Amino acid sequence: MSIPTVLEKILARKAEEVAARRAVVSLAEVEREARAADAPRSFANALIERAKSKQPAVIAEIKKASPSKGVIRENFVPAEIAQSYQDGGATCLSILTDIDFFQGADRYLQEARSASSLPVIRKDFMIDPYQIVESRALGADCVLLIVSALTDAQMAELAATAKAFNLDVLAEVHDGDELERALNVLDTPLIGVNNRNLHTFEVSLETTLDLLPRIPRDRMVVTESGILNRADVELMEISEVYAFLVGEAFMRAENPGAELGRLFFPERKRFIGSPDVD
Ligand SMILES: O=P(O)(O)OC[C@@H](O)[C@@H](O)c1c[nH]c2ccccc12
Repeated sequence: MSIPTVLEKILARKAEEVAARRAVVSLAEVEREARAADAPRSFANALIERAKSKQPAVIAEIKKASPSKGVIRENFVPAEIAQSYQDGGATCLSILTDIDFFQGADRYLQEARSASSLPVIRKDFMIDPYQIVESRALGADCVLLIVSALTDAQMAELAATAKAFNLDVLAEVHDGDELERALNVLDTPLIGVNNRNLHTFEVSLETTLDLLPRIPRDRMVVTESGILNRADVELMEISEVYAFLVGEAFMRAENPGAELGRLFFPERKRFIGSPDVD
């Protein structure tokens, strides 16, 4: 047997985690909570509307740590970061909830969403419809489906559950085969191209540029990971990619929202109402 990749380790642990959660709170109970949750905010539409005006549509990520980088941010207060992102011009928020590999938590999502009016995506490794329903119960407006982690049948089942609970879907791909599968199986308008290979953690922005010609015009490309400076942003904008998912570059800055402004809206000199979070 070959050595498991990082993604394979995460998925094996995730199956255990979901089984343990289901033993504590039944699917029927989570479904009741999901139906009672705060109404969903439109994640996909917010991005599409912003990008139509050729303005960067930024999904700003709240991430304490990652398997490749260790702890990224010590001063980690999700509610403050969420407000800072909103002031800095973010369109949506992404919150890592995976515990064991990203030091995330469900409550970080709840805290961030309560502190802002932006739509949020739950960033986790979805393998079971239970997690989709649970995401809505937590207040999420969108879920991530990582194509390399799923079979076509799993993708279809998770997407159907998302639709039943009014959640948007961001389909994440890393190569041409995954893109084909996503386009065939999922009708979501949001196609995320992860510039990071989740098996090896190598990052290359060429991943987005290479796949771009193969993505139909009626889908919206979200370039994910490894966007660190103005040159990276400009490279995407000249290629007519207007939607971005960015974590580390903001998380390492003292004031994450101000950094968002510097990276994506350099023509604005200052952000009114963006207090320091530190
Ligand atoms: O911190 P970065 O390089 O800006 O990347 C953000 C985001 O794209 C990354 O966290 C991510 C993309 N897809 C994922 C899937 C699972 C966990 C994390 C991710």
